[in-house]
Amino acid sequence: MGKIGSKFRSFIFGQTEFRIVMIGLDYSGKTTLLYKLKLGETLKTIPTIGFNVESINTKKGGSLTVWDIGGNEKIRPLWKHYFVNTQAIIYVVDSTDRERVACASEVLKSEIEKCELHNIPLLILANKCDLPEHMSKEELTKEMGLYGIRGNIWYIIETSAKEGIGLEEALDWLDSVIFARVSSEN
Ligand SMILES: Nc1nc2c(ncn2[C@@H]2O[C@H](COP(=O)(O)OP(=O)(O)OP(=O)(O)O)[C@@H](O)[C@H]2O)c(=O)[nH]1
Ligand SMILES: [Mg+2]
Repeated sequence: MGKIGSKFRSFIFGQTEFRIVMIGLDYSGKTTLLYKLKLGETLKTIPTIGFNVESINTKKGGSLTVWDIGGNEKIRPLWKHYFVNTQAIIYVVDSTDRERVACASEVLKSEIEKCELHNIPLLILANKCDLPEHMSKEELTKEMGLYGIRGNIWYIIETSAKEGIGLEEALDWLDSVIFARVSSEN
């Protein structure tokens, strides 16, 4: 959507800038995803201590301010400070990490409970799907017990931050879900 479309949406819905928080275990690929979305490039990353933040325009005229928060166990207790006024959460999972799939599930569910995130749309990215040993989204859904999540609108997409697979679908989903909520509130 071009400038006119964007202005039209802004006129109709008011807000067109949205806050998104991206969390997930360390090494799942959050920072790689952020910069692939922002720059279209695969950057070499180091573990994030703190956060990175970038503004990303969607095709439909929204502007998503995406906060990528470090996933190391020691800094996970800080995630809760970033959830204020968040319109959606992206939860990134390393779909090749079978050893930590239960941990990824537990961390997600406990964050939803502790921080009362039941109302917030949740996009799960089964990342690293370019690697042959990756779990499919169906397998990950089962292994993580995602059908047990109550309250949140959630959706899962297989992505590769490295190859850029699934990223357009991810932005489209966020755009549609957020605008649908904003328009229903107006
Ligand atoms: N093959 C492949 N490797 C990936 C992909 N996404 C990320 N990686 C690699 O996974 C490693 C971790 O990526 P990061 O983006 O730093 O992970 P992170 O989730 O930001 O980690 P923390 O900042 O510690 O929470 C890096 O070596 C990336 O190059 C992907 O889609 N495919
Ligand atoms: Mg990082």
